[in-house]
Amino acid sequence: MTRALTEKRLVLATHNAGKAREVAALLAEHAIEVITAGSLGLPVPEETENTFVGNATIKALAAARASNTVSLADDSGFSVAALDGAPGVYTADWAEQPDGTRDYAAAMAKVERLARHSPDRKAWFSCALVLAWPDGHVESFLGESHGVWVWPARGEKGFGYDPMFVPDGETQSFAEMDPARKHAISHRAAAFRLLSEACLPRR
Ligand SMILES: O=P(O)(O)OP(=O)(O)OP(=O)(O)OC[C@H]1O[C@@H](n2cnc3c(O)ncnc32)[C@H](O)[C@@H]1O
Ligand SMILES: [Mg+2]
Repeated sequence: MTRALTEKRLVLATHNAGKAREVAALLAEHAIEVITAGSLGLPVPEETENTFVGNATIKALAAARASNTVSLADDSGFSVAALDGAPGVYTADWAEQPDGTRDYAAAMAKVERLARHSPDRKAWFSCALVLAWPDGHVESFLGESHGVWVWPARGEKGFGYDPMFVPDGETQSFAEMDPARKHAISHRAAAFRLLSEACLPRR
């Protein structure tokens, strides 16, 4: 049976500041407070699964067990049709530099270099949100946002691969639009809507 979320605070099991900002804003609409994984010094678990839900489950369960508090993890990524869905679950890995830092400009340039020869510009973002309780119970949700990849990348807002993605029905990239607009139509918002319908009390 689906388990309702009755707690008013939860641990957000992410080390990505851009995601944390967006998920915290979604939770704030339901008056749920966020404790960050960073502030608890939680370790970064290895993401060994090959699905978004699988990796979000690893992260959420690790945080819930370590903190003894309900935890929410987000595993997400960018997929390009001409690349058979790559980088997909390896989206963060494509940005990883030898020194451990991330270079998203280089990662976006790699996507463009590999995909430019195909007339198919379709692309999408996916977001798995997984809630985990300290007793091991989990609830998972998957949201997607479909559109096209564009080049050159454009816009300064958002994070990650936002500058090279224009959602269907929009003219601006995720990085050009007002954060509130991205917030209304994103893969993360779609997953959160499912979570809130299943686990949060009606407002
Ligand atoms: O695992 P955590 O600590 O949560 O943080 P992470 O950055 O490693 O997150 P993922 O493993 O889920 O990798 C997701 C990748 O997809 C990118 N990404 C996810 N959502 C995005 C969004 O809304 N806009 C742009 N890029 C996004 C993000 O920058 C990462 O490179
Ligand atoms: Mg990660």
